[in-house]
Parts: sequence; structure tokens; C-alpha cells
Amino acid sequence: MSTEPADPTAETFVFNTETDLRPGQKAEVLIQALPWLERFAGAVVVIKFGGNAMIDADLERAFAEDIRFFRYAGLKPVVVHGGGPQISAMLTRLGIESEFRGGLRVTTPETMDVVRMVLTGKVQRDLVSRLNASEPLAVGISGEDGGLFAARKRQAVVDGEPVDVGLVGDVIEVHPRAVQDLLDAGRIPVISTIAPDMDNPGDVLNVNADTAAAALATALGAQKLVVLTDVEGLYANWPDTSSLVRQIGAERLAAMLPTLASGMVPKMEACLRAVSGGVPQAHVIDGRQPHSLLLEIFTTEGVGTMVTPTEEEAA
Ligand SMILES: Nc1ncnc2c1ncn2[C@@H]1O[C@H](COP(=O)(O)OP(=O)(O)O)[C@@H](O)[C@H]1O
Ligand SMILES: CC(=O)N[C@@H](CCC(=O)OP(=O)(O)O)C(=O)O
Repeated sequence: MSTEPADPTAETFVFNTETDLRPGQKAEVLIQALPWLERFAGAVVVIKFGGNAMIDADLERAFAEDIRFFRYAGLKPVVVHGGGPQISAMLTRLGIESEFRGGLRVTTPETMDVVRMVLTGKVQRDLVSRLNASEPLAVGISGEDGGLFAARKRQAVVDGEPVDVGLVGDVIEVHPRAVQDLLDAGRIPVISTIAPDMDNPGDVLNVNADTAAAALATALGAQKLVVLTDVEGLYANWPDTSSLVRQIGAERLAAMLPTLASGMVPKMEACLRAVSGGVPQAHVIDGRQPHSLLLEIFTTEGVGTMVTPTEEEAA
């Protein structure tokens, strides 16, 4: 069966009473979006794209549509992309072993070369080309371009013990001018998260994309940070999927952080960092659901987990 929307102007168009919305219902859906269109007109929204959604062509197409929708609805989307699965696949092809500690890839100089090639040379190129399929508004840059990020080696802590994760960086400074220039020109910035090492000029560090997205959202004064992943959101009792947390304030999240497992750690740390840095709302949503991004921004219910600075605001 075709997934193309029916063309009501086509001679063969037949109204399907079971699946098609009636005109009144269609109008209602559009009108429901009005308060959100008003609220977010001109707002910068930083979107972290990664996980499973990035390795499924249909989901990537739906993501590209949502980003274009935002752009034409008057928002200013900024895309920060991941690519962990693609990096791992390339390392395997090259016969290089890699492991994660506390949700971060242990990065040797050899691994760093592969991370840089895959993120900026492949994943970003593919995403920019997908976003530009209908109109060439997307421009890809890396954290190295225009001095966007300056990072410092990160000391990870796993089970209370310090762990050396190698060339992994934490963003210390953001100089968002390059991104701002693109936004001012009506473009859609697409950013890969390689950052210059501020202590060792000429070297670069591997920055987790969730962490980098949070730092950028804060520096840009974004209205929202939205992190797409491969689960519905944050579960209070992982892996019990009936324990989805719909809303949480920063204090409660900070208390929950030490109990979280691997991949969720950088994501929830990122949300915490964003709301602590002045971003009013940060969200973790299900990138496996087509158009979850659109539903998060333009519906009253939203989707996934919303993090706010205080519990009151989450009530
Ligand atoms: N409390 C939790 N709630 C939700 N997911 C969790 C939790 N703890 C660990 N996870 C794991 O975190 C994963 C998401 O992190 P990750 O695989 O790094 O995502 P991505 O590739 O989207 O960046 C989930 O698929 C799940 O396996
Ligand atoms: C330090 C660190 O772990 N860096 C990540 C960077 C890519 C990333 O964050 O990709 P996802 O968002 O798809 O996981 C890595 O090497 O996999």
C-alpha cells in the first residue's frame, strides 16, 4: 500500500471514511497548532538527532520533513547529530576494538581519526543531503569550524571511580557566531560534535552529541532542546516500560542521575545542563516514531519526557 498522502485534487481521489480525516477534523488539527505556532515563532530550537532514527531511511525522511516544517513555521531549527552506531560499524570494518564507559566511547588517537571521518565526513554529509533534497537550506559545520566549540579532556566517573576515556571532551566554551550567522541567513545549521582541545592546540576531542547539543542550546539562548532517541523517553525503573516519566524538574532529575544506565546518562545530563543554563524546556522523545518531533512542538500533550528547571513548572 502506498504511504503517499492522497491528493484531493486528483480525479481518482476517493474519500476513505475509515482512514481520512473529515474537513472539520482537519481544520481542528491545524487550529490546535496555532498557540504553539504563535509561541515558538522566531524561537531557536536545538534538536539532537541520533540513535535508531538515523539508520532508518523512512524515519530520516520524516525527520527532514519536520525540520522543514519548523523552518517554514517561523522557528529556527539547529540540528546536532550523533552517529555512534555508524562509528561503531566503521571501527568494526577496520578491525579496531572500541568500548563505552559511562555512556562515553573510550577514544584512542586511532579511534579519534575514525570518529572525525565518520561524523563530519559521512553522517553529516548524508544528513545535509537528505535535508537539502527539496530546498538547499541546510549547511553542515563541525565544532571545529569558526571556533564553535572549545573542549577539555573529560574525566569520566563510573561507579564512583574515575575512568580514563582517552580523547573524550567536554565543551567548555561555545562561540555560536558561525551558527548564528547561518540562522540569520535563514539556513538550517547541521553540526557534528568534534571539538578542538583547548589545552593541546591542533588536537581534537570526541564530544558526546547529547552533551554538545546542550552546551549549544544554552549558548544560543534556545527555547527548547529536543533529544531524539530509541526509547519513548526516560523510564523511572528501566527496563519497566510502564514507568515513563512524562515531566521532571531539575532537582528530582539530578537525584535520579546516579541510578541511570549507560546511554541515558549523557542524555539526561544534557537535559539537566540545558535547563540549568537557562533553556526553559528540554525533552527526550522517541525517534522511532515518525514525526514525533512535530508532535512534541505543536501539540498540547507533547510526547516523551519533559525536563524543566523546577518541579512547579513541570506540574
Ligand atoms: N532509565 C532509562 N530510561 C530509558 N532508557 C534507558 C534508561 N537507562 C538506560 N537506557 C538505555 O538508553 C538507551 C538510549 O541511549 P543510547 O543507546 O545512547 O541512545 P542514542 O543512540 O539515541 O543516543 C535506550 O535504548 C536504553 O537501552
Ligand atoms: C564520547 C562519545 O561517546 N562520543 C560519541 C559521539 C557520537 C554520538 O554521540 O552519537 P550518538 O548520539 O548516536 O550516540 C561516540 O563516539 O559514539
